[in-house]
Amino acid sequence: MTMRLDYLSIFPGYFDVLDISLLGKAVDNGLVEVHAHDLRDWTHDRHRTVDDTPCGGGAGMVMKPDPWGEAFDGIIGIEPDPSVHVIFPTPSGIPFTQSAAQELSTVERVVFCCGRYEGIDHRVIDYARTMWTVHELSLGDYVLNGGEVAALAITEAVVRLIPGFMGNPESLAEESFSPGQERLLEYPLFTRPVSWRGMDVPEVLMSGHHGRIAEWRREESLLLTRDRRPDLTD
Ligand SMILES: CC(C)N1CCN(Cc2ccc(Cn3ccc4ccc(-c5n[nH]c(N)c5C#N)cc43)cc2)CC1
Repeated sequence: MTMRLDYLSIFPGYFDVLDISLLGKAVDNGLVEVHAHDLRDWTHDRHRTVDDTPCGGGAGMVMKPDPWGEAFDGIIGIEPDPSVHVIFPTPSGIPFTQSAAQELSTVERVVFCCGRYEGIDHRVIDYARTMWTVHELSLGDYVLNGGEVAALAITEAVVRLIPGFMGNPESLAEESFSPGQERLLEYPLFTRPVSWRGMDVPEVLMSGHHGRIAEWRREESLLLTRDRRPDLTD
């Protein structure tokens, strides 16, 4: 299966990065197909206007619905299709999680709608919900300037789960936040040299005793999780 990813943004250049690294490899081997679109291509005025003042007053500008609607018509089509998943990154979205990434990794078509300014006219989201499967997602409780960085993060989390993307799928199953995994943070990692700037790799990791190593790693994960993410231990 090839996953088609579309990105609608006034800064489509953000997505040039998808041609490099592992994602670039996924594109090369046909696992994903990436299309970035400039929302301004669906404006008709000289200034290629995409925003206007908020109805009801308030700070900042809101993205006009017209360019989004015309872009949807051109990129996705005018017929409803629930198999198309449209993602609106937004500060008011549902927190994006590994299980959401897992679910999205089985989808054949995802369209990211990257807002800017204070956000997108809500009728755009309401319209999209009548046509496709819509997800309003947030990366976390901090403020970004737009949806592009979130779209890139969600893309990486999703694409790496597509069967055939990662060379060693077993490693995915062991990761934190993977389904079936106890919700623990990763233990500390070490590699050669064994001694570096007066600091040595923990002896147990050099012992070759797999039982003791597993025990040490679990204990380290438990300590780290209790210290940094007590919410995961509920
Ligand atoms: C006027 C007054 C009462 N409002 C009060 C609340 N403010 C919230 C506000 C702040 C900034 C932005 C900028 N922005 C535009 C599109 C967009 C998409 C995603 C994100 C985003 N930020 N953080 C995440 N985890 C995100 C995700 N995913 C941010 C975006 C949009 C919205 C807006 C102003």
